[in-house]
Amino acid sequence: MYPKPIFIKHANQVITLKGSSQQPLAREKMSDLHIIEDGAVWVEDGLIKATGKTADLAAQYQSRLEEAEIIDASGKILLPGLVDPHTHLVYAGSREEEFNMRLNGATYMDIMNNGGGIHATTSMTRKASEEELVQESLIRLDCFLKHGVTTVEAKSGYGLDWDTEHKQLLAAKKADKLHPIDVVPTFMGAHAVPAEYKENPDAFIDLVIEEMLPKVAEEKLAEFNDIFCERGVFTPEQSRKLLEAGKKFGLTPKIHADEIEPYEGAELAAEVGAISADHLLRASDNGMEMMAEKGVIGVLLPGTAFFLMAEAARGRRMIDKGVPVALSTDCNPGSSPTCSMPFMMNLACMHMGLTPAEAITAATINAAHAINRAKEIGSIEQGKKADLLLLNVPNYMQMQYHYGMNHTDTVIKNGEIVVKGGSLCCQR
Ligand SMILES: N=CN[C@@H](CCC(=O)O)C(=O)O
Ligand SMILES: [Zn+2]
Repeated sequence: MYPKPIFIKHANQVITLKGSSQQPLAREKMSDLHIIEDGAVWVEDGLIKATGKTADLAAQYQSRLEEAEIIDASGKILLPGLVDPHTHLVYAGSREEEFNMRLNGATYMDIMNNGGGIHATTSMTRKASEEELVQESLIRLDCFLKHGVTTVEAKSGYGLDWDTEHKQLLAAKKADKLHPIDVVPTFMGAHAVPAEYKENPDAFIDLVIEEMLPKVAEEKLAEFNDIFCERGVFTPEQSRKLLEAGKKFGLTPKIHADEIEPYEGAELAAEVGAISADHLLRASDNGMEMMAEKGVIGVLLPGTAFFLMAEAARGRRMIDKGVPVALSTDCNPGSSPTCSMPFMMNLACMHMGLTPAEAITAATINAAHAINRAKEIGSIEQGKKADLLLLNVPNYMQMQYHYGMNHTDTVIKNGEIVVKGGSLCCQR
């Protein structure tokens, strides 16, 4: 049962991004937002039924205006609900002491190689119950929703053994059911080499391939298969083996690539036909060109570089070379403990050279493509899910200009108002 229809009228700008559901936007197409000034949207049965100028839609629906909830969006802008295509949503505990260590000179990899980092979260996540993981995830999802995000991808990877990976994927599934945000699951059994396999990472890759992938597929627990391809974690050869094996189980490859050091991860993403390569702080020009040729989406995580105090990925160069770029928080307890997609968009403009228009494309339709959801979400078009974000700014440039702020006024998810006046108003 859906609530009554919603008529949003007089938005200063409706940022539609229409016509981009077939393939991700690249190069100058990333700047084409297809804006309707003084725009309106009619929402019904969870879907966008019509978009256009306020005067035209008001005339079209004149006989039904009384039955609708009317939102006067004067002075505001309407965007597709934001999409976060790379999160580590489901985990236990937090790691603020590592933040302090890094501020005192330790590096992310030093901490991980000394049993902290991903290993620390793995040990806390192994001890947590499924229900505890669900509850922690729901709190994070509330935070995402308040920042205008209506769909998130969520990876496992803090188990590194089957029981815990399974528990994480089940928790993601439950969180998806209990929360208005849609949660799209990714299996990331190869997120780090567990202490038990420190001397023999190849044997761990074999274990993931032979024992975990078949169960993930059989229980339909994930759509994507991801790996941390990084010097000191998994090699490109091990990554290729795992991603190719996942394809045989119907899992689409994703890859954490070239985050800390150049390691030909971008090249590998193109070779295995990954839907996205993520991070890419140290991706080579050749890797970018190969990604552009194969249409691999570059999922950039500006918060990670910011929080690790590293040089940002070369987003401007990627776009100029034809890589379709998306943005994400990378929400995780170690390298990016945030749920703010708007801040990621600010950082992408300031540290990666994206324009405000490109940042919007990257956080909506291209992000939807990166999780294979562009036919349903990511733009404001007739027939798509009514996932909408009303922002308290008069034009889209001000979203980036007033940086570090949450401009969310109203969020509509599946045709239902879930955030009003910046506060959650949904049941869960
Ligand atoms: N780099 C690998 N994985 C995560 C960080 C995980 C963690 O530190 O807990 C990332 O994408 O940044
Ligand atoms: Zn990640």
